[in-house]
Amino acid sequence: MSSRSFKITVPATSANIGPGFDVVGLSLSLSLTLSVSHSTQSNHDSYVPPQITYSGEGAEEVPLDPYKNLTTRVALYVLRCHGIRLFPSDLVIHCANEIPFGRGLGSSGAAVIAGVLLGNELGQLNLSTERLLDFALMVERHPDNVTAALVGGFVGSYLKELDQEASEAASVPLAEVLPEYPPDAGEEWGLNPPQPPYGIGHYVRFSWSESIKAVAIIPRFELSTAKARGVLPTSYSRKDLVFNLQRLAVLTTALGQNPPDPELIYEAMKDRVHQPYRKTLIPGLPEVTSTITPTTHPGLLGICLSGAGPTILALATSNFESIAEDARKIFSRFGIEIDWKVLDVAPGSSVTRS
Ligand SMILES: Nc1ncnc2c1ncn2[C@@H]1O[C@H](COP(=O)(O)OP(=O)(O)OP(=O)(O)O)[C@@H](O)[C@H]1O
Ligand SMILES: N[C@@H](CCO)C(=O)O
Repeated sequence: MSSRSFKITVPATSANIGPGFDVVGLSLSLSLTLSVSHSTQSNHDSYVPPQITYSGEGAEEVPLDPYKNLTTRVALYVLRCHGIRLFPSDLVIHCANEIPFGRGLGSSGAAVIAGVLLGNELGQLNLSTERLLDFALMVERHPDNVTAALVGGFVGSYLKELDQEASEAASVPLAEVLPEYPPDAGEEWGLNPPQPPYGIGHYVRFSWSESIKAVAIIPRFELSTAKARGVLPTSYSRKDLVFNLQRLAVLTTALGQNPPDPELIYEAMKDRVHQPYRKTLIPGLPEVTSTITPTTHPGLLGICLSGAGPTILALATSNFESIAEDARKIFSRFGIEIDWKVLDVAPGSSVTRS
């Protein structure tokens, strides 16, 4: 029996980097890897349903049913949008995951990008990077994590304003984009999934100084992005918006300069749009970000919440251990245990065929 196999690798990401809420993302050197094989024969009488196995982060909680698992549901959505209703026969997927769930390191963004790439590869669809991003943005509606996970590096993105028809298509409830259950035997399944409008997301990659590493200080509890978005206000003062815009404009260039300037970057990584509201969900957050500074910890450039949290991201050129261990001491006063890792900026997603 003939078969195909390939491997998909998607990096972790940190979104926001302080003032860039829903705008900037950084790919990091932890990854989600899918090792995939399937039969190339399409004899429906001997159809063997998909089998998923998992190892690493999230292995105990992730659903292995392909109609419930986020990655395979996204893949099936991409396939159905191209007239392919079933996974290929004998599909076997092993996921090896280094990205902790619900910690602000882009685990869901990575799962969505892995799903889009899986659908593209299984259907041999040859979708462009821009089109892959359209599909990802139908599922994860803020572009910062998914764009950085797909293309890699330090990336800024925006969503295009869509005309009325396109914005209706893009605002279809996720349950319709990604139904959870397979059709009953013999039943046709929703023949018209909502197609993503073209060109939803646009991005640019900024320079990144190679001397900068990311210290991820990871509290041992999960915080779902939905909950962390739920505490944010729906409107902001002009003063707070200008505060963030001024800093973001400086930050996107400052992190590419050599040598990076800690005085410029520390202030440019402050935020008034999401962090002040999320401190209620992350005890110790303001204490860590205000106590660890370039003066107390030479080598530190800036410190912020990673994505929706609870991970703290410290950008630094040296002194990584003392930054992380001092953050540990502060968090422990609030009864929170942490793990920490020193990460590099990673390349974007890749697909390797064997
Ligand atoms: N590899 C994966 N496979 C399947 N589902 C996953 C995978 N990774 C994450 N998920 C799903 O995404 C959820 C976490 O998403 P959530 O958006 O809350 O956090 P996050 O993406 O880790 O953080 P952030 O968006 O702040 O960076 C998990 O609880 C799980 O349901
Ligand atoms: N920009 C998003 C990233 C989390 O996925 C947020 O902070 O809610």
